Amino acid sequence: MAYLELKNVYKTYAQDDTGTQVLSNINLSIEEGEFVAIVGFTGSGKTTLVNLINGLLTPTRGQVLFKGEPVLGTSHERGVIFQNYSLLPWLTVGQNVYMAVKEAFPKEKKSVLHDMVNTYVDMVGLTPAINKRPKELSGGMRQRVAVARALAMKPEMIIMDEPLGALDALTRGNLQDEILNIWEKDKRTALLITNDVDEGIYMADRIIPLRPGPNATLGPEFAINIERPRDKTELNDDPNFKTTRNAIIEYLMEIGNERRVETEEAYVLPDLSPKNFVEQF
Ligand SMILES: Nc1ncnc2c1ncn2[C@@H]1O[C@H](COP(=O)(O)OP(=O)(O)OP(=O)(O)O)[C@@H](O)[C@H]1O
Repeated sequence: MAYLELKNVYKTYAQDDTGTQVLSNINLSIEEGEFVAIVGFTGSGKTTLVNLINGLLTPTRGQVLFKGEPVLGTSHERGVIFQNYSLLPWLTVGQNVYMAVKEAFPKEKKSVLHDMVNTYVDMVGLTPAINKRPKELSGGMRQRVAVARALAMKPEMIIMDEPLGALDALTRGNLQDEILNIWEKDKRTALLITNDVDEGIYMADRIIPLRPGPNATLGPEFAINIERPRDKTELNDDPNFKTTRNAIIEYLMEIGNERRVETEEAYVLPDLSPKNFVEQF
């Protein structure tokens, strides 16, 4: 039995019969302990897919199963790190993380919860800012709090919706490593949604492209057969990395071009000119 399974999933945001079908015939199967990355174009339906898996949305057709059971709502077992950090503005960094661990572990002693907060805030390098409120932090720092908050709840499955996009290269690299450490050490299952192919190759066991929408569907998967732990600096010289990267980018460019042709065909501008128009050139 797959750990997470999507079977023939369709999603339409329908106000009426003309609603656009965002996702179409999505089939995905992730085994326990796997790290899977989905790469997709902007607006293709990545967040919709995350929300279906998280239980914030229900499919129009098809099934989302977690450990064999239908997903009927959100659960602490599946922790999401969203693209847009949503911190409570009146709470400090420490209090934001504390709220989350208290909710995830209601029976745990206060001192244990405090230790958890300190560990995860330290992990994202924010100990000096632990008493600051979100308005006193940069965007990147807020995103790091959101990462700490999600990981501190120790979800069995970590779902990441482009969580590191707004960060500088150094912070991004450090957090990629921290997420990988936690995934490996605590034997979690992870799904990363990203538009960065290199990030996907560095982190995942498999990369699956999400074809552009409407009617976005998953493309063929690319297995990443590069031994772990992976070294970013050595990766660029790894022939396996180069071949995999080229194959994925080639595929993405191909489907991107297909989309451009479709778009060009779809919009034909009317042949108009204003009344009494005099050509001057
Ligand atoms: N609640 C909603 N109601 C109607 N349409 C929606 C809703 N949410 C998303 N959409 C539409 O669904 C499509 C996919 O949106 P989604 O946010 O899932 O894409 P995405 O790949 O995450 O985008 P981005 O890369 O910009 O974050 C878009 O065309 C969007 O306008």
